[in-house]
Amino acid sequence: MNIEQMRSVLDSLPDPVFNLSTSGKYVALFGGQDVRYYHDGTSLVGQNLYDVLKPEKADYFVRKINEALTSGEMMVEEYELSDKDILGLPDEGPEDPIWFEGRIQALDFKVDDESVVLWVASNISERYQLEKKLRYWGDTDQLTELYNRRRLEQDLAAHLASFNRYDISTSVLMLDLDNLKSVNDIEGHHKGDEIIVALADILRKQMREADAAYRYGGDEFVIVLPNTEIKQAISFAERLNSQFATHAESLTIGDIAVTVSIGVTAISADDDSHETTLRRADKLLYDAKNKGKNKVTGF
Ligand SMILES: Nc1nc2c(ncn2[C@@H]2O[C@H](COP(=O)(O)OP(=O)(O)OP(=O)(O)O)[C@@H](O)[C@H]2O)c(=O)[nH]1
Repeated sequence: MNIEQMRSVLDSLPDPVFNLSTSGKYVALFGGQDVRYYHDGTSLVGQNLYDVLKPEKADYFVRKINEALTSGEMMVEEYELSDKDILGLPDEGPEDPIWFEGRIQALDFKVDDESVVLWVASNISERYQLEKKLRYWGDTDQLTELYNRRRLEQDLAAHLASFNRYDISTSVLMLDLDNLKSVNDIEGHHKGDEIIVALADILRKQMREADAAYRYGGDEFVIVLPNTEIKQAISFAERLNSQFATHAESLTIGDIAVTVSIGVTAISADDDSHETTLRRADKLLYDAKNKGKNKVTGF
């Protein structure tokens, strides 16, 4: 293959292949022919990253170029680029960020006395968005869009570990709707769903930012309150209980009392796993039910 043919091969590459120098200069560009994903970038050649990008983004690229030159290994980096990264465009640009996978490799020659790398930029936005959706639904309950049980187990295990290490109190509330079965039987499943969603909305409204709510099972929920002593957690549970009672009146028809029973506990030094904490919260919830429902029991 002669030089011309080689050049034609390089120009036909679907992903853009940049040569970037240690100071951030666009030394050369090949490929980028897949017009579904890339604009023509030939005007970049000869410019510097700092002529085109906001300083923080340009700093990021120059840092990665230098890391690749120091290590000599191929580096793989995921990064986003959006209007807010481009000089001269407003921070709130109309377009969503584009996600790239950059493969960066030091080259063994210099251009104008500067070391250079090869930077292959592949648009991975579709894969990234799909992964983001999968991560979201992997952790989220479909009906309420609260976190699911899987996420609870993971978070509670982390809270237990930080309790053991830093002695930070974390309280746990287990909630169960009272008499939901009667609502389903009399008013239909759809009405039952509406009540589950209403409780989830109340939890979202009442929680602080650091708190998290989870749908544990059918009509059972868990709330985790980091940095919260049991006394404060019980007051919070009582507030939830009365908020829900007021709200539920408008949701139910006839004489079914849809209320909520709550068991409140805190992670303790005796808990050998997060399951022990959950079992204790469940037992307290059961006590609240036995005492006539619509109650908070804490320990
Ligand atoms: N509509 C609806 N109902 C659900 C859902 N998940 C569970 N349930 C119902 O919730 C009820 C839960 O059972 P229980 O807790 O024993 O019923 P309950 O009437 O609330 O009884 P108490 O808790 O003792 O007051 C069952 O009837 C389930 O069918 C759901 O996603 N939607």
